[in-house]
Amino acid sequence: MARVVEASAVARRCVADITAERAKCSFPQHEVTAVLDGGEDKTQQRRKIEELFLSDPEFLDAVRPEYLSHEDRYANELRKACHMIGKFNNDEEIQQLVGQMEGIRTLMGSGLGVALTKDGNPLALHFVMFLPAIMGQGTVEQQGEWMGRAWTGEIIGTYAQTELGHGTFLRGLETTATYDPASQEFVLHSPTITATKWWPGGLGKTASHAVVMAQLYTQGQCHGPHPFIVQLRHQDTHCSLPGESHAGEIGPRLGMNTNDNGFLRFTHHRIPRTHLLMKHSQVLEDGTYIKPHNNKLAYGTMVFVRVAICFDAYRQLQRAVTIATRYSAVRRQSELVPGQPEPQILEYQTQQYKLLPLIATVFGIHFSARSVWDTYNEVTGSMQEGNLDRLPELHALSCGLKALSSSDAAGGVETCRLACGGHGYLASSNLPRIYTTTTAAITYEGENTVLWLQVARYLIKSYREACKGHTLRQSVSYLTPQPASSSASPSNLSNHALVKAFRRAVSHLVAEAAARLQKGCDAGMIFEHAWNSCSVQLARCAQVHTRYFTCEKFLSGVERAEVSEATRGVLTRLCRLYLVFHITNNQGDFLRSGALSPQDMSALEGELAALLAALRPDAVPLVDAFDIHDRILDSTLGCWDGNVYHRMVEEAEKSPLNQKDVPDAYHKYLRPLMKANL
Ligand SMILES: CCCCCCCCCCCCCCCCCCCCCC(=O)SCCNC(=O)CCNC(=O)[C@H](O)C(C)(C)COP(=O)(O)OP(=O)(O)OC[C@H]1O[C@@H](n2cnc3c(N)ncnc32)[C@H](O)[C@@H]1OP(=O)(O)O
Ligand SMILES: Cc1cc2nc3c(=O)[nH]c(=O)nc-3n(C[C@H](O)[C@H](O)[C@H](O)COP(=O)(O)OP(=O)(O)OC[C@H]3O[C@@H](n4cnc5c(N)ncnc54)[C@H](O)[C@@H]3O)c2cc1C
Repeated sequence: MARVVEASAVARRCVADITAERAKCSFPQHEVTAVLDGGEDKTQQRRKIEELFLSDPEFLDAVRPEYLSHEDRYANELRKACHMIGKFNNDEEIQQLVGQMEGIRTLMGSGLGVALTKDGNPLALHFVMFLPAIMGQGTVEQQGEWMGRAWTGEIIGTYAQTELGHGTFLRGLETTATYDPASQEFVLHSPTITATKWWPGGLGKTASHAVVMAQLYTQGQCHGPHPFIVQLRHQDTHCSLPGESHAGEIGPRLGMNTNDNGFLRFTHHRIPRTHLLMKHSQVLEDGTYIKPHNNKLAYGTMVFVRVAICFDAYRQLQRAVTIATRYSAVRRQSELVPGQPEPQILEYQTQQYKLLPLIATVFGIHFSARSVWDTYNEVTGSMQEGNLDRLPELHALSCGLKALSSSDAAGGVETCRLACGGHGYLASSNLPRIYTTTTAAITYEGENTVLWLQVARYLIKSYREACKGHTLRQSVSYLTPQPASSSASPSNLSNHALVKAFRRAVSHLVAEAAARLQKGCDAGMIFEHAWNSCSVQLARCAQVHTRYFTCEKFLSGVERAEVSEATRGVLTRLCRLYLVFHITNNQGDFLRSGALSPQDMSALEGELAALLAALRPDAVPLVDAFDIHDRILDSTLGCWDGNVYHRMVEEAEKSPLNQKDVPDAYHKYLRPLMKANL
């Protein structure tokens, strides 16, 4: 890690401030790093991989991407993404470190991979969706045909589902794939302008192939959206296939501008029958349709990606809160006590309130994403054996955690930007780019409100089952109708008691929403209208339920961690802060359900202040324990050595506008104006 510090009084002061923070550390940092990495051996492995990639000059950028044209930015990131694969394919040491096949995907999606390609990796969709779609939706023969070529990069794919007219409502897709038994081909067609595929990452110029979701028609009947493998570009020339399909890029976005998100239209484009991914449903040569065991199996790729997004949200928030916390230790502003030296802004309780809960959130997402990932593997494992029983639970869990982690992370990154004052608005802080990347996850892979409503659907269904006396799945087993009972006594505000209070609050909210829904139906509304009229409340149930889930996973994760008492101490304080922060921020849910009393709330608010003070000395040591390399942070404000101001000035000097004292634009535009009256 670069720890070179320019010797000036200001630099010395900044370094002294951040060094003093490190001296306050109350726990062995390597233990926290290992908890997050999944073991000390994994930490060593990650560092070695980072070293191998970061020491490679090919990954250096000649200039900041913001100064490049749209096309040059794309080319620069594509260059690095391809070099990453080339390096992986040709280096046995790297392959051993990251693992042969899955490794390249993990590498691309890791903190390192995301940092090396700065504003969106043009190959992301290939690894995150195209390959998983073939794995999850293709037969063994289809996997044999496509996977090898896709892993090595001989073909590059994307996942083309969303259209101009429909993203959320998958059943509303307009692209058709009509089976023609005479030629044993499917004919792909975009019947209207709104049927144009729109948004898929890498579709613009990078992908040679796509998994296209289209309405399957055979023997005159529509069977809903199904996945098809479609070649888009010529294998040798990369030219679009003339006449039948037309792809391009959709133009600049808020962020992720080097992902070449694209559009695609089909004009009676023919593909072989065997290009329908047929693991779950098949079309036979004569056009007979064989149904899947569950018609939502075609949505399986999205379930995987929703889980993957939770890990990405975790990493993005980690980066942002590291930047803002280190900066807050170096930045001095105003006076706490008149006449006394300006304090580090981290001394202000309000600043601690911005940052410390976000540090806790990193751990909250970490423990719950691990848990959902385990559930994903268990459920998909039992699905291989034909058992689909837990699919609805997995769907609800992955929707809930994707929505919660992406909104927590995007909101958290924005809080970090604000916590850095004006300087957080500078591109060189890296906070703007982290924000625009993170906020996209609120929309893609299922817009969050829509996902909350899917969770609510599961909750209400489960609650109704519970009312009939049926046993529920583990993640919702607490949803039994409960009589309003007396609140927990102030002496019982242990962590477990607070988690229990969450359970009671959610049960109460769900019971209320279910009753309101029923009332609407009883008053003569059709179910769907009654549902819509309660949907604000329903989304709220889903949010509080998912928060409860993260609290529970955080607490059990800390209790189970194999660490020293000092480390368990700091993690327990963080977990406590997470619980108290979310309860005090949502008091109404707990008060009206009787889960907690106004006196409890007062006690918890007092405790919140004490927790901020107790965690304040460990703020910088905790973000240091995230162990993020300076190159991965890529921030003038967050660098390890704290030498913020010199770095900012150095970066500003590099602006192309500063390469000439008087820019050409002055002579062209400003001078004629300024001299007009002379
Ligand atoms: C160790 C860690 C390792 C980790 C690995 C490492 C990997 C590397 C990591 C990489 C880092 C990442 C970085 C990212 C980079 C950028 C990527 C950008 C990608 C962006 C791609 C996209 O953006 S791509 C398009 C996504 N576009 C949607 O996301 C549409 C949403 N829209 C719907 O998804 C449906 O439209 C919607 C609403 C369900 C209604 O669907 P619908 O109308 O058909 O259904 P209904 O509402 O009628 O019914 C509902 C009934 O369906 C059941 N159900 C519904 N879905 C189900 C399902 N999936 N599975 C099972 N069951 C399901 C449900 O449980 C109900 O069941 P029930 O009836 O029993 O209650
Ligand atoms: C950066 C980025 C990358 C993407 N990459 C891909 C990709 O690789 N492949 C791909 O296929 N797609 C991709 N997408 C598309 C993405 O999946 C969709 O934009 C997303 O699913 C939301 O759908 P929509 O745009 O139709 O939003 P809309 O559904 O039109 O949402 C607009 C508003 O309507 C509300 N709304 C809609 N339906 C309901 C409902 N039933 N109940 C309540 N409220 C509702 C939403 O909450 C939202 O507030 C990408 C999008 C982005 C931004």
